[in-house]
Amino acid sequence: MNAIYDTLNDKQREAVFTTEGPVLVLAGAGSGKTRALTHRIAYLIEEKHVMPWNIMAITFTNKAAAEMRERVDDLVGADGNSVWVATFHSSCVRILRRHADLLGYSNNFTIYDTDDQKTLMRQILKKMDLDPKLYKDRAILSRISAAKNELISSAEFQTRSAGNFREGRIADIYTEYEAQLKNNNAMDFDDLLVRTVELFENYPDVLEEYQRRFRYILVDEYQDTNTAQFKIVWLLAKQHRNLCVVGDDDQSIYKFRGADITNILNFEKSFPGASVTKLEQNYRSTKNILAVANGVIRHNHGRKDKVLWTDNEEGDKVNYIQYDTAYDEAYGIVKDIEEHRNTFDYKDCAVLYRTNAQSRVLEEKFVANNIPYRLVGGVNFYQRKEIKDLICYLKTVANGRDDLAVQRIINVPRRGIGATSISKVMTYADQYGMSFYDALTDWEHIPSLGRAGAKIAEFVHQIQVLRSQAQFLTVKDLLEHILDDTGYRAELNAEKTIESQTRLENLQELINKAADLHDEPEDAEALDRFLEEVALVAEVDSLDEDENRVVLMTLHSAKGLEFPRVYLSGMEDGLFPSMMSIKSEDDTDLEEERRLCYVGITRARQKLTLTSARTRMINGETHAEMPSRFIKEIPPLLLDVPGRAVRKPAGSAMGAASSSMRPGAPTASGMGTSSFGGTGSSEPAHLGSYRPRPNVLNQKSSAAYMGKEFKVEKAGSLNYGKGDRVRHMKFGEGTVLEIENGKRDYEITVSFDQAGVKKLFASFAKLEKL
Ligand SMILES: Nc1ncnc2c1ncn2[C@@H]1O[C@H](COP(=O)(O)OP(=O)(O)OP(=O)(O)O)[C@@H](O)[C@H]1O
Ligand SMILES: [Mg+2]
Repeated sequence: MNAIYDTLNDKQREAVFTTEGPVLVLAGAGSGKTRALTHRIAYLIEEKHVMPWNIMAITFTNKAAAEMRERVDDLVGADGNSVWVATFHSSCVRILRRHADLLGYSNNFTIYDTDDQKTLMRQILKKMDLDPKLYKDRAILSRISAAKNELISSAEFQTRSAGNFREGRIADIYTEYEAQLKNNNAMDFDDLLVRTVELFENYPDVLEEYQRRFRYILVDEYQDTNTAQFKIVWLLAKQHRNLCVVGDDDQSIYKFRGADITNILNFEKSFPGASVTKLEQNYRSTKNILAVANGVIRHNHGRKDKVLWTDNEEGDKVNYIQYDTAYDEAYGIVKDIEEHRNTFDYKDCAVLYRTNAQSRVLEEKFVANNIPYRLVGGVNFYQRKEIKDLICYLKTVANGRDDLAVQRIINVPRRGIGATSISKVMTYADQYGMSFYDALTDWEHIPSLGRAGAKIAEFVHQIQVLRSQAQFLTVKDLLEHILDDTGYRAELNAEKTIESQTRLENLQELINKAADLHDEPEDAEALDRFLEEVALVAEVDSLDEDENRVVLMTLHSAKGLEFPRVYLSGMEDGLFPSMMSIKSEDDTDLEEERRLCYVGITRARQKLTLTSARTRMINGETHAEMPSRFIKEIPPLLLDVPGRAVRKPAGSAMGAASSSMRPGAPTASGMGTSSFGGTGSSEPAHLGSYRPRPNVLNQKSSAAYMGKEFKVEKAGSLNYGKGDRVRHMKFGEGTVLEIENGKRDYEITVSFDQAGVKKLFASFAKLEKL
């Protein structure tokens, strides 16, 4: 047998070699579950001679799918290619692209993202004349999503809501929303799962085809499957029952998206006779990191107790650093990364946080210090206005049935087709049950359009021309045509602002992406493929490991990944755990946050740093923040808290403080943690040395103490002005366009000869006057 299986422990081998019948691997973080899955695929192909196309492996993110495909390719070579490795959602897209016509869609249906959903919902609420204060688009969409994930149809929702006025209204909205999606030949993300279940349940022959094909099914991160996903697995596996699922009940963090932890806890009931394997050795983290993880998660009640140990070295203690402000915190992290550059590459480091909003301050510090980083999630590239506009043009050219897409671009760039004309067309479309685009082509029959009629005719003509061009153009060339022929590019060029420049760069990036398709000019399906890929770019997909950049992402996106050096930022009560979970009457909400904390801690391989701020701006207001209760749950001996040792009598205080820090660890004075000593606090920081310091923002500016480290030019000592030629270490020579006196520092806008226009903080840019 191939030696690759020697690198597995006995328990992992058991999970790999038990190929027939249902198998559950329930084990803690970093115990090699994912590794066992990839080796199982190799084993099936190499030792059991299973055909690769008879194997289906489901992962949680596209990123994880790509990683698994890579690992499988490494293990079994080219054969691995025909193994079906995908997320639930992309698997469903692939299946529905073949069969959606059976359900009354055309197979080139559109996939709506969150923004599309919101636009549609707002239209529906308006049309139904519902008070937007009482019926909020987001809240309603999340109710509908929850129902869909539990496979509750709008009809069933109607029945269940009988007698309750508000629920009845929501049921009506749900019904209308479904009707509109179908009219637009569109599915939202939840539909992808729901329609696949519908397909399998109503077309047994289709189900049978896939059951025959997927003789061996493997599912990673099974603890986060929801009802619809469970149903898909169950339907596909119920004949052959060769199903292997792996997961960790302590890492179930998607309850808010309908994940149902009972799917993994009841696996043996759903698939009687299942063999259950537990992995207990962690291969990922140091002893110290693992002890911290265990220290936190053991506070959850009613969990399946698991033993998790490691042979790895003890490692450094876990750091906990409390900063004055979120800016200080971000700067402290940036500086710590920079200080450890000789032992850790940028790409070894990840900064994790609870909410996307926290990324802004972090990003600011990364930019100011010229540290390459990659933001995963947040304002996704595809959420940008200009990108969405172009995607909507493509959708209109590909499939005029997507009303929202057509409405988005009909007056972009401005064509003199105003809101009134658009609403006349919408009314006409409604009246005759036609799509918005079809109504546009019928403009001559729409009453009182006036001069807008001719404009609409022009627009329709332009789309028709693009459609005929699309037949013999690559997607890249089609994009270029759209940009030029519609005047979109010219308008941005004429604007000559930084924003328009950025937009043009983003559009270039989209064109680059299209060029990556390498499609032939006459490839009729290339456009659909492109749109599909774009719709499925999950948040975590932008993570490209070859690039040497620090990764910034939410804790949720980090699931399943690992990094040598991890920072968990914003460890503050009310932020993490979230205020909602603290206030919730349901204890399990707080437990879900604790699992999220466990996920975060266990991403770290060698070094973990926990950070928090004493004050933080939330929704424009400065709030005093308490350290997270999760910090207090960690046995104090496991934590290294700079400044904690100032408990010692005066005189020995500083010596004691520094002795608790390892070489290279941030020093109190340089990191804005000086308040530990400065306020004479005698309590261990993690046990609540917290003291509100409302005026801390004014007391000292970050730049002041940053100066010690970076020897910044003091604000005010700029020796260059607007119009001067300057040189930057990285970007080369350029001309100063603008100097703004920002709150913390001067912000300098420079047009670099090579690198283009950049906005920089004066202290860090260190521009040299030429
Ligand atoms: N038997 C083994 N020998 C050596 N290294 C191993 C072994 N099993 C797993 N590893 C390594 O340990 C790390 C964690 O493995 P893996 O990602 O498969 O764990 P996991 O259980 O899936 O974790 P998570 O719960 O976070 O998804 C990886 O770097 C993997 O290569
Ligand atoms: Mg894993």
